Amino acid sequence: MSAKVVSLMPDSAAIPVIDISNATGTQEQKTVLARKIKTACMEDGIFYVTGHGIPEETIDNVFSAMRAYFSLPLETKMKLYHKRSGNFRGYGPLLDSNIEPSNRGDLLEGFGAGWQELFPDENDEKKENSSHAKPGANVWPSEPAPFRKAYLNYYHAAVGVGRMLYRLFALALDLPETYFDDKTNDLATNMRTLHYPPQTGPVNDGIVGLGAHTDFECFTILWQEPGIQALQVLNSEMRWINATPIPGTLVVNIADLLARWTNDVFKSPVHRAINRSGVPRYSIALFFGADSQVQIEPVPSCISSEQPPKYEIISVGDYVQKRIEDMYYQTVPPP
Ligand SMILES: O=C(O)CCC(=O)C(=O)O
Ligand SMILES: [Fe+2]
Repeated sequence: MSAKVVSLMPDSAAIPVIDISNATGTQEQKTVLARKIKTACMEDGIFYVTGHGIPEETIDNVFSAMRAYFSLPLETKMKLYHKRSGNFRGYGPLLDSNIEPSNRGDLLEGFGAGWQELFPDENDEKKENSSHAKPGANVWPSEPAPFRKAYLNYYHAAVGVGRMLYRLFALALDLPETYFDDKTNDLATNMRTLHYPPQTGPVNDGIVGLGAHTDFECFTILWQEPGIQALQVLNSEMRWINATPIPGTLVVNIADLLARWTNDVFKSPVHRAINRSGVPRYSIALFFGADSQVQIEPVPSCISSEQPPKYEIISVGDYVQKRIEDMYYQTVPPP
């Protein structure tokens, strides 16, 4: 892929910023919004959202909790090593993955968790185990004390944004607004808080923050620390563009399963993260999927005689399982 890349554009002007505060407004407002989203999804598959409604305090709290968590000693964090829990929940250390096979490793550490009720009740165990990817409950560090609460508060708020986006995607695809509702009871699969230490090594040493990849579920909501450039996206002209953080926004990128569901009308952009800012950089990625039994066949507005279906029908569960296995076995084995 890198052979085709022609240059790096200096700014993120090419990535649209979409205000979604009308997502629950009048039919006309929603139609206008859905049109903007459709254009963004068909072009590079990535956009910023403002007006998402997540309180600043919720973001500040998870940001300080994750900074405190990642500054703990490695051996403390490794007690919750995610490959021991077998479901991507828990801690992943630096260079634990290598998402771009031609590289030598990803210089990031992360902490992952799946859906969980904010206020546990007797049904909690069932709900915690409902994620389709790999069963299993979340694990939580005992310090810093507010970590779990801050993490889940943000998680729940971002899931609310994800539900709104699903409705807008439906409208953008000329489907009834609620089309995805009964297919996405289990929509939020995994959230990862991420820490990228500053990279000071030679530029071409095969180590980047997170190598070039596409996300494999339906879409991702990414919060990135303001003021620190790291995320880059390969646009439709095969140019790497900086997705510079814009305060108050979230980044939304389409992922492979929604691209497949739309017969590639929506694009799933290749992206990577490299932190050469000289200071640590933090981000939070929340991956949205669909219920495992849902069959992915192209939505009617995305097929025609000129645009026949490109992919065979597959269930969400089978697709995700395969992608996880491919990714999992590429990575470094547990110690
Ligand atoms: O940290 C970032 O900016 C990107 C994270 C990402 O792409 C991912 O976790 O899939
Ligand atoms: Fe990604």
